[in-house]
Amino acid sequence: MSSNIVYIVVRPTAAPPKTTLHTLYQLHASRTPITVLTAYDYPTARACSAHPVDITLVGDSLAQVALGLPSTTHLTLDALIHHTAAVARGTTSPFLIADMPFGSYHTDVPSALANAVRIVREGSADAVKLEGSSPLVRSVVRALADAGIPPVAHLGLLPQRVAAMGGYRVQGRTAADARPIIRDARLLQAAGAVALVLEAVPAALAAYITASLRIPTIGIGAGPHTSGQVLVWDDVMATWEGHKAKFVRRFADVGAEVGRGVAGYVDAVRRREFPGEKEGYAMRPGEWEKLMQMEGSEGQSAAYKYLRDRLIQLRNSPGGGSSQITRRHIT
Ligand SMILES: Nc1nc(=O)c2c([nH]1)NC[C@@H]1CN(c3ccc(C(=O)N[C@@H](CCC(=O)O)C(=O)O)cc3)CN21
Ligand SMILES: CC(C)C(=O)C(=O)O
Repeated sequence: MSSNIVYIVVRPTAAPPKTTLHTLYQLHASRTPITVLTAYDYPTARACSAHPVDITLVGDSLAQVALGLPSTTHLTLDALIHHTAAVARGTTSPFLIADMPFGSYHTDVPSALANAVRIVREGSADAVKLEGSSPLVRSVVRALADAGIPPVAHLGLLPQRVAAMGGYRVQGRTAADARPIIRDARLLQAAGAVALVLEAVPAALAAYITASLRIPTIGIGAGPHTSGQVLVWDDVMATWEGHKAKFVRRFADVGAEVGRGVAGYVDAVRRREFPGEKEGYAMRPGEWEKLMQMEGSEGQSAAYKYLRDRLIQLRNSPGGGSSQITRRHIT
């Protein structure tokens, strides 16, 4: 008698645990690059969770890449919350950060705090991100930290200030331009920022700031020496057909694949090749004949004429071979 009993231990494939600020600080401490990708809706959030990124960011690039608005300054708080809630429903493990839209933290601290509370309560974000380092922004950062809403800061190229900056321009290329960025980074950390996004700054400056801070830095166009990297979903997937910044790398060509899908569908419908037999429903056996009897000679002859015409048409069309109307239906 054989005693070769093989035990197979089936472990449920455990979902990765929820990424918290603590997890992010552990990654930072071990110098493991923090991966950040933007998402704007349920399916992109699911994709970010399936091969989990560390952080999913509902960036205000939402305005341009998902809503067709001319710049991030056109995004409303309601739209940001609407999309953040959809992203949250598709998010499992990633830490979820949402951008505070232009105007939602620019008037006074109490209204900024109230707006951030809405993003957390209605949008289910874990943290909020805000651009710049004016005294007001630093006061908002302090108030958010006090309220227990982790504030993520953002320096360098500030898209919400595109008009004031005279376009999307690399920042901190001269010593004189770099110093205020370094100073602001320290002030934001002191105010309670939990992380800092550095956008479109020289790699050396980003490396220096990263080394000067305790909190992790997340770079976009800031070289390889930041604590992590972020890119916009539509840039990574090549679904954004607008301007491609120098820092963008396309990791997939989803745009071309989507084009193939639409063209293939339209073509198949026009050729009557779609739907095929397997993509539809047949009547139960004998029911067609019964129906024709019930319909009587008048209905039958009208139906006969219609179906005969269709059959001829289908025979003459390229996709006619998979038609669901057969000679059975007209005899
Ligand atoms: N698709 C997309 N990707 C983004 O990264 C992005 C958005 N949209 N919308 C919101 C902001 C705007 N961002 C931008 C937009 C343009 C440049 C840009 O054109 N940069 C120039 C710099 C040229 C220079 O000063 O030398 C470049 O060519 O890289 C950079 C960041 C980043 N965000
Ligand atoms: C580019 C990232 C950092 C961003 O702020 C956005 O997506 O709006």
